Amino acid sequence: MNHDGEGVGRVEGFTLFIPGALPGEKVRVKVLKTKKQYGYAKLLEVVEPSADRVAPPCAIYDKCGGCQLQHLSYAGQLAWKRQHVIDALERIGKLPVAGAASAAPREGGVAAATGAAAPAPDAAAAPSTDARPGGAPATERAIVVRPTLGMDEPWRYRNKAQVPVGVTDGGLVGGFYARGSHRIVDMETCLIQHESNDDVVARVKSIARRLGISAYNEETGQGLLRHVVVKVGFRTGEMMLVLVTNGSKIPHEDEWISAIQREIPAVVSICQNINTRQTNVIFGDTTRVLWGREVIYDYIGDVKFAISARSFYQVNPVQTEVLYGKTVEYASLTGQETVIDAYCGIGTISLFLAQHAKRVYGVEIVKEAIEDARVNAELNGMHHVTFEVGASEDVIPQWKEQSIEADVIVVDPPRKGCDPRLLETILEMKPERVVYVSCNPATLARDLRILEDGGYRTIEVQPVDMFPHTTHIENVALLVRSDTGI
Ligand SMILES: C[S@@+](CC[C@H](N)C(=O)[O-])C[C@H]1O[C@@H](n2cnc3c(N)ncnc32)[C@H](O)[C@@H]1O
Repeated sequence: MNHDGEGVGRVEGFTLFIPGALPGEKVRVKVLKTKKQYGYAKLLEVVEPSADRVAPPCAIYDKCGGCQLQHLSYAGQLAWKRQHVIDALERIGKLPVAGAASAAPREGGVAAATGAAAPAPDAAAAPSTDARPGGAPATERAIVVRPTLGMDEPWRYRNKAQVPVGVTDGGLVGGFYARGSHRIVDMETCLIQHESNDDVVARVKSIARRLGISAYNEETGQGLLRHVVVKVGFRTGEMMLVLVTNGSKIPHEDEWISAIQREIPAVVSICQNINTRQTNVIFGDTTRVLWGREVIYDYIGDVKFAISARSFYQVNPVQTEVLYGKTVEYASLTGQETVIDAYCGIGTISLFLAQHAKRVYGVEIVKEAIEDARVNAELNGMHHVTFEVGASEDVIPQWKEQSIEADVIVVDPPRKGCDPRLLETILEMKPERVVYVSCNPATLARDLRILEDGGYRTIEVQPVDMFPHTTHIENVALLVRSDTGI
């Protein structure tokens, strides 16, 4: 499978990409398009299925673009994600990865840690160039890639729904864009969405139909309701509803509010976001509270967060706790350390780390995110955390000039990875540990190579499944300065 989750098959040596086909399967396909070296094909029939093939539980899986891996067992997904990381480390980073046995979980791994089925053995996956018979590590320096930490219950994990609204012959619909198009298909339920979000979306659509609210038409730019956005705090149960509208006036506004209050008591905040631009960007610049609070609250671990209509918050809170827990474990804090959190967003990792550190500095490029981070620090009474707006590659060198010394630097960059100037600064600041949180194995592998060449050693990489049934892969990697002797 390639990184998009498409099966990669061969016909007499010619490569075909086949969405829906799994490794090890024999399939009958229709070739749709060919290039010189490869082509694309449509799956017609699975002649010999993989042992990992399962029936996708979602009725609209083949139409909706949201999930890509529902036809692969969950254990198979976790194994594929881990192998993908190993491949990136080896091929892009040219980094040695420990063989099967040495990469086995030290503390019980996926099965013990999450209750999910253990991933397929490495032997079943693409061979690692460093694997040795018997599973011995290739070299002493080989990186341990741990089994992907999956979910006990890998469904209904999303705390946020963003549902586009449109119009068909049958009236107002809200659901998802049909694969590869901008046609909105009505949807009753989404199996990776929290049930309460599904419920609120369904009720909002029905209230809108009852009140005769018009749906936005992307082509003409006419119609009012564009998106229904719903957020739920998994721990608090509090819900926020945001109506994204093409214009400021909502007809029957009072009736809307009383219907929602009556039908969905968990909603403590109803907001309107106004977006009159003809764009597929969901939100406009203006948000106002129609009723209730400006924020809902939720917890990750013991840290409390205020979530506003526009603030970024991780969408899978259960796995976020796992990811951040691993980040704290790798940071190995005793309470005496100074930690820098680069690309800190609303300060979630910073505040998590701050529970165990003497001082934390967070830096993030989006001003509003830093405002949220400061509110959240205050909310948790954490006065030893400093947040600054700016590019990590500009701000951290300034901190260095101010003689701020970090024992640990945590980075959590966007998909494109760390800016080279930041990596240079890390090498100059020489923290004992670097903890790299990544949503892109390719740029992770590239950056680990740079840090290794500059005097760091990657000890371990832990894939965490933040988005079951999709091809997204999150990792946290631990690097230590080579001269520490760890
Ligand atoms: C993957 S998110 C991580 C957010 C946060 N650590 C979390 O766990 O929620 C990456 C963040 O980096 C920010 N960002 C992008 N480029 C940046 C830069 N050059 N310097 C600082 N922050 C940046 C983005 O706005 C985004 O909030």
